[in-house]
Amino acid sequence: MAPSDGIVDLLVLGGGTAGIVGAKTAAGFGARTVLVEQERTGGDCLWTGCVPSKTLLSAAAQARSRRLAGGGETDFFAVRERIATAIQCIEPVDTPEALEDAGVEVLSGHVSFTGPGTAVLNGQVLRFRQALIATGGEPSRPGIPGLDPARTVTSETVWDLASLPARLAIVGGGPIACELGQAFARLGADVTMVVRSRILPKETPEAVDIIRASLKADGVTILEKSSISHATSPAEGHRLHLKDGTTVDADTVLLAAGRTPRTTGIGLEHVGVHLDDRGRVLTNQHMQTTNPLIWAAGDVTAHPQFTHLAGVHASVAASNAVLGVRRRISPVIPRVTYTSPEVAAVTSGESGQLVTSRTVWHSHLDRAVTEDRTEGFTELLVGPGGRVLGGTIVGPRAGESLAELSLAVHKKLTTSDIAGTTHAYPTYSDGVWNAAVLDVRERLKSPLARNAVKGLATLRRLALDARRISSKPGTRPQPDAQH
Ligand SMILES: Cc1cc2nc3c(=O)[nH]c(=O)nc-3n(C[C@H](O)[C@H](O)[C@H](O)COP(=O)(O)OP(=O)(O)OC[C@H]3O[C@@H](n4cnc5c(N)ncnc54)[C@H](O)[C@@H]3O)c2cc1C
Ligand SMILES: NC(=O)c1ccc[n+]([C@@H]2O[C@H](COP(=O)([O-])OP(=O)(O)OC[C@H]3O[C@@H](n4cnc5c(N)ncnc54)[C@H](O)[C@@H]3O)[C@@H](O)[C@H]2O)c1
Repeated sequence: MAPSDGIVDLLVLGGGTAGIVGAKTAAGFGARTVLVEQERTGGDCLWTGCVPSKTLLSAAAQARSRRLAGGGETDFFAVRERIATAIQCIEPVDTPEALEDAGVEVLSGHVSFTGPGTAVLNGQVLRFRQALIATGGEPSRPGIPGLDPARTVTSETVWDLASLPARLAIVGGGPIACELGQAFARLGADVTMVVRSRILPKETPEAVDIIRASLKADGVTILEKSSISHATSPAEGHRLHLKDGTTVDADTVLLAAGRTPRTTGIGLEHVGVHLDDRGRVLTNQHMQTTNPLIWAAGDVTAHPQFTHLAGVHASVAASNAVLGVRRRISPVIPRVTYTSPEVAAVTSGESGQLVTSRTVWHSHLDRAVTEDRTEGFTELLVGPGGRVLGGTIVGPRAGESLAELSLAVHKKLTTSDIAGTTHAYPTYSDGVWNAAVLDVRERLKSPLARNAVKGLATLRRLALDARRISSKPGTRPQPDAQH
């Protein structure tokens, strides 16, 4: 059925994670849902983001182990093949066919709003009751005079490199720069990162110190608090001129300096959808834009740019749109940067409630000791009454240990809840357990808790003494009824 035959309940702009989850949610509720994708469904995460980058990191870790064991260099073509295989394996859940199976109509082309309740696609008018903007973002291109953009790569095009660059310069120091920088260095490239701020500006200084040391150990040169004034192009490659007068020579320059939301050319001005001062679609806690019949989710909004948030926020938006309910997005946000070691953190938006933090260094974590990976730590942020407000974990597979912490924050659990849960030994999750036990122990040192414990012990002693005195000499002690 052509979509212009009737009014669509929910028109979804974009077929990345946010669009796919939003469309499937709406169709699952029985809404007539049309998703329009201009390129290929699956979006950034599948094609150029999470999936290729995590596969690259895994291949690079193996390449490093092989090299350390005296094995040969890694074939870059084989790495590319491995990335393609991972994408192929995951792609089927994101295809137009999978969406159609879930009850979503999928159309191809660039869609834009033309007025309230109308949009245009390939010259055809689409009429809709409500819409979900899920158009994502694209790599920002910092204006560097003299740098030919056609000769640089971004997170969208780095996957097309035919061979491993001998010298790779990366502009930026966020998760993309750190993950790709470490991966390329481990594969054998000579990597230099030029970063305006410090690396990973959202992470704690203690976490960043560990990642910086790890990147350096892999041979990455990190130039922090550095600005590029201009670039020149020698016969081969690029020369970046820094404001301090030094230069960086590279065969390939990777631009990883943040992402820009895709909001131009989609007719937002015709539907009253407003942007913030950084060009991101403004939403409220229900993922509703400034037009109450238009919703938004994913990288096009002002929320942190993660696949899990894109999906969860799109689900909230679609439920609210189709069912007329008022679901709110959760303030609890987990994130993981997949460097080696990983940096995993969860925040609750309640930092004002912070009472203390408890840190267990992994030099005291038995699993880390047995694996000779003691560089990390587990830090719990603790609020009143031992409430777990968030935390940071740095270590191998820190992202897996983060799940427990995310649940604790989401469910408003206390350190006593975690301390009272038996954890298998020896695991990296012991770090979370030990930090919680540390907090409980410290809180037991308060005068009130100390007096209560002292009182209980005294009562117990008195009870035992009374029993001893009343029992006849020579009789065997009776087992305590309570045990
Ligand atoms: C290198 C890299 C690694 C990453 N790693 C991780 C990670 O490990 N974990 C994590 O959580 N996040 C990661 N991210 C972030 C994650 O990829 C994004 O947050 C997520 O993909 C955003 O999804 P989205 O649906 O909002 O946007 P997108 O995936 O960008 O999808 C938007 C879609 O809309 C389409 N579109 C745009 N305009 C129109 C239009 N007018 N008409 C029709 N279609 C349109 C686009 O073609 C695109 O397919 C990574 C990102 C990068 C770049
Ligand atoms: N593991 C993950 O979940 C993961 C991995 C990759 C990307 N992402 C998402 O993608 C988003 C974009 O990542 P990103 O790394 O591009 O951006 P970012 O916005 O997180 O970091 C940008 C970095 O580039 C630096 N920078 C900006 N302009 C610069 C310039 N002109 N010269 C030198 N340095 C400059 C900044 O100081 C900062 O360090 C992230 O915010 C993240 O949400 C997530």
